[in-house]
Amino acid sequence: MAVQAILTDIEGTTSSIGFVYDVLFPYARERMKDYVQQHAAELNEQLEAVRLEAQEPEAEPARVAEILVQWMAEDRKATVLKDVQGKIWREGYLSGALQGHVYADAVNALQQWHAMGLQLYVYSSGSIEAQKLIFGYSVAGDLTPLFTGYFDTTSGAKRERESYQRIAEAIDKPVDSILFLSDVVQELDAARAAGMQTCGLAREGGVLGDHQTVASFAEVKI
Ligand SMILES: CSCCC(=O)C(=O)COP(=O)(O)O
Ligand SMILES: [Mg+2]
Repeated sequence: MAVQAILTDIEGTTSSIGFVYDVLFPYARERMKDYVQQHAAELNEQLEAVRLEAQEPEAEPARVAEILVQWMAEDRKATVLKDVQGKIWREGYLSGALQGHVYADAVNALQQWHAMGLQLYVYSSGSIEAQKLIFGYSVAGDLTPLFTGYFDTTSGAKRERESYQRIAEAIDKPVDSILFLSDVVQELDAARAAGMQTCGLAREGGVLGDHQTVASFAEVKI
């Protein structure tokens, strides 16, 4: 089936793992305590979600922040953690302290595919707000006009087949006309199990399982 839509991961695929782990995560970690305490009222829903998940119903905002920092150390992909991280990053992008890293080959290919009439979507563990920020305030300028839609863990975990089935339904195109790009073999396996086409990104070389694998977006075959 000809490709009609492309669904891409961010970390390790359009953007470097280093930017996420060495820039974004420390930025959020260093500001978590102050941010949660200063915005406790507007974060009421998120605080409750953390208390519920951590089974600490009485946790004060400072303790909730500690829990979130602990979850960051464990690299948990909890939706509420990603939500709060995105809000902290917003301040950094707006102030100019952060600029989203996107590989030049990814920028070029995304622009070409968009010009060809393909629909482009993002699927990341980062919140939809965080996805719009990394592409909206990117080193290549505002790339958000290229994308038709965004999916995060509210569609399900990235290693589960059902998440890709839900996303295909939302995209409303035949599942086998959607090409999923990722640097994680378990994500590619799950997307393929749902019926999507797959292409692995191995920027340091190598092969991701039995998936077609490339080192840059310039090599992705549509
Ligand atoms: C939206 S940039 C931040 C990415 C992030 O928080 C993360 O956990 C990486 O997730 P991905 O699914 O893009 O590997
Ligand atoms: Mg990734």
